[in-house]
Amino acid sequence: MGSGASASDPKRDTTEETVTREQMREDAAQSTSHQGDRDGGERIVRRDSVIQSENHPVVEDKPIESGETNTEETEEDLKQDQKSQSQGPVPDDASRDEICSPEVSGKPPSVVVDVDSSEASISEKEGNEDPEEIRNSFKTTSNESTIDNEEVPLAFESFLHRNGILYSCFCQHGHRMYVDESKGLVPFPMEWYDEGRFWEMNIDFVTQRVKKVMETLPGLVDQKEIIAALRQCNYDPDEVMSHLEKDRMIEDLKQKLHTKENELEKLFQRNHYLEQDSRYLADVVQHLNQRVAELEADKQEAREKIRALLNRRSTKAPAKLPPKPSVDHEHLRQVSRLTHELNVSTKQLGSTVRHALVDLQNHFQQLRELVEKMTEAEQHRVLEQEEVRSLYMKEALERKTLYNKLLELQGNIRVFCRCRGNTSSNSCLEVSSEQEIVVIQKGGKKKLNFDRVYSPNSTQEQVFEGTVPIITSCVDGYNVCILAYGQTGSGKTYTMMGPKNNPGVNIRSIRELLSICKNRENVTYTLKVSMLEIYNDSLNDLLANNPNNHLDIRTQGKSVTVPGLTQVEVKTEDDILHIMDMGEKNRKIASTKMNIESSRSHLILTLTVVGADGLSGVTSHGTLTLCDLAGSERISKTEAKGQRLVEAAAINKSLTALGQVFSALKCNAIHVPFRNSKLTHLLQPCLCGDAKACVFVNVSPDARNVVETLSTLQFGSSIRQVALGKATQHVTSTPTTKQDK
Ligand SMILES: Nc1ncnc2c1ncn2[C@@H]1O[C@H](COP(=O)(O)OP(=O)(O)OP(=O)(O)O)[C@@H](O)[C@H]1O
Repeated sequence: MGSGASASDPKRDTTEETVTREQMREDAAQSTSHQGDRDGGERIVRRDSVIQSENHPVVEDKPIESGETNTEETEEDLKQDQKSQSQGPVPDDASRDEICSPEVSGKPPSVVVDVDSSEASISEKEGNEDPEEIRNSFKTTSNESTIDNEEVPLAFESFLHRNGILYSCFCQHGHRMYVDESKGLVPFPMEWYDEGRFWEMNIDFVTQRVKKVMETLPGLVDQKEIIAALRQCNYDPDEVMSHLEKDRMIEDLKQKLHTKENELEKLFQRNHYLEQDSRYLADVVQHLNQRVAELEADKQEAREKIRALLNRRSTKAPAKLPPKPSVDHEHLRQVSRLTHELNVSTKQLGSTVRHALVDLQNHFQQLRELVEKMTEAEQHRVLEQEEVRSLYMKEALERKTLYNKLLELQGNIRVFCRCRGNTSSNSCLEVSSEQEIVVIQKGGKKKLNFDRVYSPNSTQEQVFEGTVPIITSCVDGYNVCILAYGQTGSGKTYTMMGPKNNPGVNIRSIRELLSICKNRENVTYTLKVSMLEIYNDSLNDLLANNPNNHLDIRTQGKSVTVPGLTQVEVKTEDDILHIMDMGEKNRKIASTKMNIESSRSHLILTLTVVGADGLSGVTSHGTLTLCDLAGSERISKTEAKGQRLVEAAAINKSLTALGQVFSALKCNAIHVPFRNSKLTHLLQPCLCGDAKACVFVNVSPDARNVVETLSTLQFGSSIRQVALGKATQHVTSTPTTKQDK
């Protein structure tokens, strides 16, 4: 707020009044907050009295509105204002005299204003300027204002120097001057700001008014604040009090408003809680109403039921109460005693049952443990059994292998015995084991041993399996021979050829050899089959178109061949069946008394197996000779006549020759009569030492044939002793070429 407010400009003052009053509090607060500044004096923004005249400043800048009722002093001021306007600056009334009267060292009276440090800048400015200019400017301003009738704001101040002299000062346009008795108006020196202070509290006029304000408003104790307020109001205490009163009222109202607002807030909060409670209570009431309605409904229902019961009771005749039974006390005591005994018995029984259950559980437990142990032992036993069995199998296999090797080394003929199924009730044979057969004759028993005995129940497969190890060796280049020897009708043809649906050794062995040859990838095999019969000591080629063509046997060293004999290569099983069919058709068969389809010739089926090993260059030559001999027969039994008799004679002759050969072989005779018959001649390569031979002795269990059976078995048993010598492999190496090398 500047100090240039004009006291004689009513409009301007009126406008500023509002500002002034609003800022009055600010000034007061500032004066309070800036205490402790220079000289420890008050620090109040200058809102000075405005003085019109140079030496007698009187006019205040307080605006007086028309019609406003003011204090006495204010009215005097108003009068003074009017005088000032009409007469120019003149000394004022008493109060004004009070202000202007010299209080210190006869110096002119003054309104004292404390100046803060901001005034120093003004003073600095003053210090640099020419005093004469400043003085003239004061005069000019004064004159101008007089001429223009415009009031130039001029602050009248008093400054108390520390030398004790009170100087009257004027401040206008930021320039401060003081009155020197000798020099007149002199610029306010800069250094004086540190040598004294502007002062107004020592003026009675001010102190009286401050006192008045404090008395009127006991709450106000801060004199500086009051002085600031007075200064704002041109030292009009009534106005100050009015303003302060208003402020206080405003503060009180504000305080009350704040309190009311707090109360209102609390009320709102409470209202909120009450609304919540109200809602909750409304819910409760609703729930209770529902419950009441339900209870009402229940009550109604109960009433109806009671009513219905009452109606029913009124319609029914009152039921007669059953007569009370007469109480027999003795009987009751007995019943009680019995009940007690029963209870005791029940308890005992319960206890017994519990004990029994415990025992039973223990037994069960023991049994369970035993069962577990037994199961474990059983598993252990099974494992052991399996182990023993496998060991046994291994042993048996090793034994067989060793046995076969032994036979190979010894060169013995292996002899298998096969019993035909018995057609009569009387049997003369007992198969006691796999190697032993018993012949029962006239109450006596004769045991005979063979490499293997096949009972009547043995199948074709089982019989074939026994020959497999020997048969398959022909693939490796051995000469193998299998003979079927026996009485007519004893099952030789069945064993060797067999029926079509259950073939014998012939077909099975060729099939087996085909399979083996097929599985050996590196060796190329060629299987060729020839089939001939020796009928009445002559050879017939059964695979030739004309089987009656005459064939001779040629011997070349150890080799025995039949030139011109038809050989047919076989590759598949169908080939085998086809060949067998051809041979069977051409064979001489006739019905005899002993056999409906009796073979009247010896059948010799020869399979040549040549294997060429592409890697080693080795070629093997093996032969498998399968011989189904014609049956020995007693003429008396077969009652053969004519051609059958001739045939029988030839058969028996050739079989006798075979026996002679075996006998010679058995006793290692120097001469073996192989050439006594065509049969033995042809079989010479198979029996002379480098072949493996196997003989089936077929026997009939019919007791009527016991003599022939025993004779056959004795023959077979005797040829087991025949030592053929070590079998040799027939292999030839193909000479290797330079390129191969
Ligand atoms: N193990 C057997 N199981 C069933 N039937 C058999 C058995 N052995 C032989 N037979 C039957 O007995 C009869 C005579 O058999 P087989 O013709 O094979 O005798 P054989 O010894 O060849 O006689 P032969 O010397 O007169 O030719 C045939 O009907 C044959 O089917």
